[in-house]
Amino acid sequence: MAAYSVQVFNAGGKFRVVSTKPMPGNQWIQALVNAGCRVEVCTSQKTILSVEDILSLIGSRCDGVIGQLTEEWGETLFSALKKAGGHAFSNMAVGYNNVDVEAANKHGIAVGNTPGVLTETTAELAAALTLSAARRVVEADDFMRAGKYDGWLPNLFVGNLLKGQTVGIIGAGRIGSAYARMMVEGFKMNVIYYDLYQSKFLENFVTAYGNFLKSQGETPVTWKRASSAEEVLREADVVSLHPVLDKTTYHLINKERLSMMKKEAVLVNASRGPVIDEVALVEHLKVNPMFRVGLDVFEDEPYMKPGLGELPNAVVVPHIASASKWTREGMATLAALNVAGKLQGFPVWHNSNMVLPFLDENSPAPKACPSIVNAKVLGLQVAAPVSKM
Ligand SMILES: NC(=O)C1=CN([C@@H]2O[C@H](COP(=O)(O)OP(=O)(O)OC[C@H]3O[C@@H](n4cnc5c(N)ncnc54)[C@H](O)[C@@H]3O)[C@@H](O)[C@H]2O)C=CC1
Ligand SMILES: O=C(O)C(=O)CO
Repeated sequence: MAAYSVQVFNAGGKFRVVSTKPMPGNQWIQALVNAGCRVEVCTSQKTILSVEDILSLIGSRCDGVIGQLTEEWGETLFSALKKAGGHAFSNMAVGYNNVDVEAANKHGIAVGNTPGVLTETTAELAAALTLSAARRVVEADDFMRAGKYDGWLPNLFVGNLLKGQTVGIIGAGRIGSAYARMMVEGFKMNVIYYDLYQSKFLENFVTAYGNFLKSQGETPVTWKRASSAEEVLREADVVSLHPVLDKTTYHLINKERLSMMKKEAVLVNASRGPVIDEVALVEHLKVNPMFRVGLDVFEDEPYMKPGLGELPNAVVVPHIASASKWTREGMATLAALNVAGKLQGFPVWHNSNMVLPFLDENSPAPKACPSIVNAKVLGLQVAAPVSKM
């Protein structure tokens, strides 16, 4: 990107903050302007900016940057930002596997992310992918549009019933737990989950809902905490992946683990593509036509591994799980408030799972950074919870 194009807000602002992409809504821009920032938004048509592109945006003087999950934030960019006088960065995403946090620590750069605001939006898309795959919606849609429908048939696009079946979650954090609740409440599925940590909230919720169903004379739903990912894969009829992407989850779903799954199982991934060995997945889908997947993310995004796009038992969408208006505007606002808060010397918010106070346009945001992933290492102060008088 030679001469980069930018849109400037509050040109006279004392802090210079760059956003590598235009973002939804105006609340995020207003938050930065209110903090005294000159905001420069890159308007290049290039979808994914390179390190060189971003270096040219940072220039010789830059206090903070809002970046995207498609960008490689490591030693080169963090050293350049430090050299330009900056100390605040935020991903417009809750996942930050594209960020070398060690490099940020080395240069004293705060790394923000945007948890909480995208939990239900992402879980809902995972549920949509579950149903689309289980009931072969996309195949049937293609069939109709191709004019092939010439009347009802007993065996036309027969799929999987979800009610009473077992839904497996690998990574029962914010989004994984929200997805589990949706599948329990919506389809009365039984839950089996695997996570490094126990999800007492999820267990208690399913127990209580099961007791309610029992009181209504219905079959109660159940939960089970698995001791391994393999246990989930063997027992579940539907498996949805919601872990972070790190070295422990890279290719977590590989050829061996795919072979453990039921032949007619549904696998959903709305976490990160590299959690699945996609080459192994394509082979598995080819030899198991009753096995179905719903994918929002891909190992070599934006590309799919060869063959995946031609498979009728794969539903594929372009990383849209967090794409609701409220969520995307909220992600932009949280990212902006991370940067604005750091530049103003605000403490870090005490609970990054409770971000709603930052999103209310009708009241001033708390004087805190919503979520800084390396706050402890940088020795940043944490704001005490406001006592409810
Ligand atoms: N497709 C999309 O548009 C979106 C994707 N995501 C992805 O979803 C991920 C999860 O987001 P949240 O639920 O908010 O994060 P979270 O941190 O609340 O949950 C992640 C869970 O993964 C678990 N985990 C970590 N390593 C594991 C392992 N080896 N095996 C099993 N579980 C493991 C953690 O203990 C944690 O409970 C993000 O890191 C991001 O990569 C998030 C939002 C949107
Ligand atoms: O927040 C994330 O991690 C995303 O993938 C954005 O959709």
